[in-house]
Amino acid sequence: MVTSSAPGKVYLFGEHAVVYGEPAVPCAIERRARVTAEEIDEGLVVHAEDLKLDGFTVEYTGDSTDLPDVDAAKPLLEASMGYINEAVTQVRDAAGAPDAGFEIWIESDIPLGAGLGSSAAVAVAAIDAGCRELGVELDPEDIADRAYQVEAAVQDGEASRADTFCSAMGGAVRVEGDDCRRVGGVEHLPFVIGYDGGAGDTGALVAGVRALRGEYDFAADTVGAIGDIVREGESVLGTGDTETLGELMNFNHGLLAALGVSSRSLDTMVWAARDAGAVGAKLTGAGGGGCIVALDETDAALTALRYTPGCDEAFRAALDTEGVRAE
Ligand SMILES: Nc1ncnc2c1ncn2[C@@H]1O[C@H](COP(=O)(O)OP(=O)(O)O)[C@@H](O)[C@H]1O
Ligand SMILES: C[C@@](O)(CCOP(=O)(O)O)CC(=O)O
Ligand SMILES: [Mg+2]
Repeated sequence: MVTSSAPGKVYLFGEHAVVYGEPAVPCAIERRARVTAEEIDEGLVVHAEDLKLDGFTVEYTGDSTDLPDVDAAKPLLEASMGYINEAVTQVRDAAGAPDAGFEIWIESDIPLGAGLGSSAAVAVAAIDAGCRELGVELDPEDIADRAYQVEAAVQDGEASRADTFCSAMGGAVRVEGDDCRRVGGVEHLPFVIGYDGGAGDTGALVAGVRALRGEYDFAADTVGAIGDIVREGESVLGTGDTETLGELMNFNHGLLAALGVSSRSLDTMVWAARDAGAVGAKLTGAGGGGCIVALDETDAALTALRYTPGCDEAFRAALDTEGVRAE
C-alpha cells in the first residue's frame, strides 16, 4: 500500500484564457490531496469521504454501472467518479497492466470545485500512488501529462494543462498550450484565500466564455487582453515587485468579470481584501463561486475576509515549491 500527495493551486493570472492558447501562471499552494492505493485482485473500490454531493458522503466501487446508492443525479455522480476512474485507466496503461485491481482512499485539504484545483491534485496523486503500487516510477512531467488526459476526458476536452502541470511540478509554472515550464526564482508570494463555501461548474463556465468569445469580437479581444496581462506579469514575477503583480491581478479580475465568470460573493470578497489593503485580489480558477486569491503580507485582508458576510473561510496558503511526492 502506498500514499502520494499533490498540491492544489491558485491562478496568479490567466485562467479561462489559457483554454484558448493564451499563457497562464498558476502557483501551487500548501494544501494537498493525499491518495492511497493498494493493489487488489480485480476491480476498483474507492473511498472518497470528502466527496460530498448535496450532503452525501460517497463510498463507491469505481465501476460506473455500480453507482453508489445515494439520491444524487447520475451525471453528477459519474462526473465525480470520473477523475479516479480515468486516473486508474492511466495507471493501468502506464504499467501495462490492464486488469490491475485497486482499492483507493482519497483524503484532501482542498475544497472541491472552488478554483483551487482539487480535481488536478487528486488525479496527479492517484496516478503517482497507483503507479508506484505497481512498481512503476513516472517522472513528474509524465504524471502531469497523464493527469491532463484525465481532466480532458472528464471535462469533455475542455481543460488546459495548467492545473495538472502545476500540481505535478509545484511552485509557479507557466503554461501556454502544450508548452509547460516551471518559473524559476519565485520562492514566496503572500497569498490569502477567501472561500465562499460554494463551487462553480467548471464545464458550464468554460462553455459560457466559449460562447461569448464566438458571439462578440470584443469578448475574444478580452481573452487576448488576459494573455497580455500574463505576459506583462511574467516580466515582474520574481523581481519582488508585488505592487505591479497586484495591479495586474486586479485588472485580470475585471476582465474575468466582464466574461461573466465572477459572482456577487467573489466580487464582495475581492473588494473586502482590496479595501483592507491587499495589493491585489482576483477570483481563482473557473469562478462562478468558490475562492478568491489576494496578495497581502499583513494580516489585514485575512482579518477583513473573516468578517465579510458571504466569506465562509479565509486562510493563508503559502506557495508550495514541491509538487507530487510520496508520503
Ligand atoms: N477529495 C476528493 N475526493 C474525491 N474526488 C474529488 C476530491 N476532490 C476533488 N475531487 C473531484 O474533483 C471534482 C472537482 O473538480 P473541479 O470542478 O475541476 O474543481 P476544482 O478543481 O477547482 O476543485 C469533484 O467533483 C470530484 O470529482
Ligand atoms: C477555467 C480553467 O482555466 C481553470 C479551471 O480551474 P479549476 O478547476 O476551477 O481549479 C479551465 C482549465 O484551464 O482547464
Ligand atoms: Mg479542476
